[in-house]
Amino acid sequence: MSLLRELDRINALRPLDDALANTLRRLDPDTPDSVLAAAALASLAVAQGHAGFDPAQPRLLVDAELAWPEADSWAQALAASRFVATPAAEDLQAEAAPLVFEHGLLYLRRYREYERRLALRLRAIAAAAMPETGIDALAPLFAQLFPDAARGDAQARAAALALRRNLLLVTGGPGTGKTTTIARLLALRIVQALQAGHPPPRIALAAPTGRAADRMAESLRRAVRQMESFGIDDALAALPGEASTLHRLLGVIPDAPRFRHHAGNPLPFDIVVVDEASMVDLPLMCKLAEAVADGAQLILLGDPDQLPSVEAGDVLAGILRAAGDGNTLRADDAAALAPLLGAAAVASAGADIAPAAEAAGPQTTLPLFPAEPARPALPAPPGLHGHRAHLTRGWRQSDSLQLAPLADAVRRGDTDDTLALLRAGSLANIHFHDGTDDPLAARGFDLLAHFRGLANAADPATALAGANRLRLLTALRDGPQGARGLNARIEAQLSGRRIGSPPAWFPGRLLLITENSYRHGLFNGDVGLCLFDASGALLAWFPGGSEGVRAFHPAALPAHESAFAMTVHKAQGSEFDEVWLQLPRQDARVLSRELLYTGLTRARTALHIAGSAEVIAAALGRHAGRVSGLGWRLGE
Ligand SMILES: Nc1ncnc2c1ncn2[C@@H]1O[C@H](COP(=O)(O)OP(=O)(O)OP(=O)(O)O)[C@@H](O)[C@H]1O
Repeated sequence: MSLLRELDRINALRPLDDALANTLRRLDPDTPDSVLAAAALASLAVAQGHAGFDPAQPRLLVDAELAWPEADSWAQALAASRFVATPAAEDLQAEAAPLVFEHGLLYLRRYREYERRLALRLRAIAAAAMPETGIDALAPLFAQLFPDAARGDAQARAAALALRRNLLLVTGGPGTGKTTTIARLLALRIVQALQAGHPPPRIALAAPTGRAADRMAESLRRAVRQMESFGIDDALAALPGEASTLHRLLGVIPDAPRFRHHAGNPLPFDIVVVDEASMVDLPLMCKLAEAVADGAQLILLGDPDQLPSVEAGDVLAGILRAAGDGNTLRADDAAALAPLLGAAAVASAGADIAPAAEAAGPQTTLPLFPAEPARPALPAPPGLHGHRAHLTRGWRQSDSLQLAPLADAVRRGDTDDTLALLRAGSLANIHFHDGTDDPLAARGFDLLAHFRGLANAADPATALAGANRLRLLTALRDGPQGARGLNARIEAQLSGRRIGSPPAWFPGRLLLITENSYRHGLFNGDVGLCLFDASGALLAWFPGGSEGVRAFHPAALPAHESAFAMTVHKAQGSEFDEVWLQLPRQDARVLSRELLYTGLTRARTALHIAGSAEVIAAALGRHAGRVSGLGWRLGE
């Protein structure tokens, strides 16, 4: 049986994937079956979050014992097909073919182009020169902001690098001070401009979701308050008080795939800071990078251990592969930043990292002293080395929740450590419900009472604040431990209606918006709740607006579902005081260490993990990694 038929037989393909293969067959009935199957798989790959399909690892996509072609002959058949372009260089636009085969990956042409354009733009942003002057003059303020700079403080290194690197990656787990560091480095850049007699740089703060943007702005305002005694009021006044979603920043044009801002109409900002970069997919990151004005600085913040974006890409992981571990400085940066970082600059200047290519330069002139052996030109630093600072020290007050040791064991995929920590029960406010598969029947924990309480809140703002106090997170969408089934059961219990009847409107119903609606100002991932208004009308309330809450008639809402239970994927970018993380009874492919890590790091004050040791072990043994060529394109 042909591979395409076999894939159909096991229902591995979506109708869209099949349609692509069938179109190619119609256009050329002699197209080999292996090429048709690969085309369908390249389409499926995007739906599963990969940038392309790797014929050497087909089981990453379809985990089945099929008659998979041998990788080399499959690659040869692809390269020989008239439907597959094989560009001569990674920078070149591929000729007009529906598929591109490059560096071992088969791409849908559009995704190869996103990847190529993103890499080009990131390299251009990274190469742009920063103002060389004013670093010495910043030393007193820098010492105030980062008293531990000379002792290797990674936050200080991140801030100092922002004065040298036009593309900057600041990474770290929750509470490692990414936002605090951003506030301080932005203050430094503003002071630098003011000291040079320039206007302050125009700064944009953005995040992939509204909730993440709100959290970013909130953390930034707190970090600004901490700087109020430093005598830099002018600079603090120039810091933005709000953050927007990436879509809003780029300017959505209703019903068009293009944004208002792009390379031809760049963003009017000198510095663009993007939080939760791990959630940004390939097309969006490409459009963002292209919309950043020439010479403007792009700063990406993110936690590399979190789940990758739901849509195609794993962009942050690709960029970070090219950026190294973020613990070293390039030699030229170390020299320039020595007035700020002192001894730490020397200590963290990586021996393997050569000065910038422009500083070393190819030797085109005769050596001054011919007797001295000519030294070979130093190679350019690999990829984006020297553009990343990785923060590891946790700064959160952890009296109430002792998350760090568990998050670390999960991040490492260490099953023994993870289970030992969970079973010992000695981490403050972490509770392991071993083998519990029904969160609504858990002993000593009354989820329904919490949800019922929301309906009795004094006003919508109080109810919305209460809603963020506790959330039920699931690994899966479907199945008995999935968000959908649990929502149906919770709705039934709260509304008194039968399970399976259409969702009812009742006070206290939590809602999750599942599409972007610019008309309503409601976006995918926004959470609201139903409550009566003063006149007794049942309305759906969401945060925002001049009053702090906005009301909508339930019948007029964009696509939505109940939000008592939410998948970890949907909860990315949000935090809740208390989290109940419900794992499925049986292992499932979407379970991974990144999913567990993302789920448990949503908790601020208490965490409950429910599931079996076997399922936890299976999840820890799996990576949510994605196939992508971005790291390679950026010179990993
Ligand atoms: N250098 C520091 N000295 C003292 N407190 C700090 C420092 N850095 C961060 N903090 C504190 O640690 C907490 C977390 O910081 P911050 O919000 O900046 O972390 P984050 O990495 O942005 O977190 P998240 O992952 O939630 O976005 C805050 O209360 C902040 O005030």
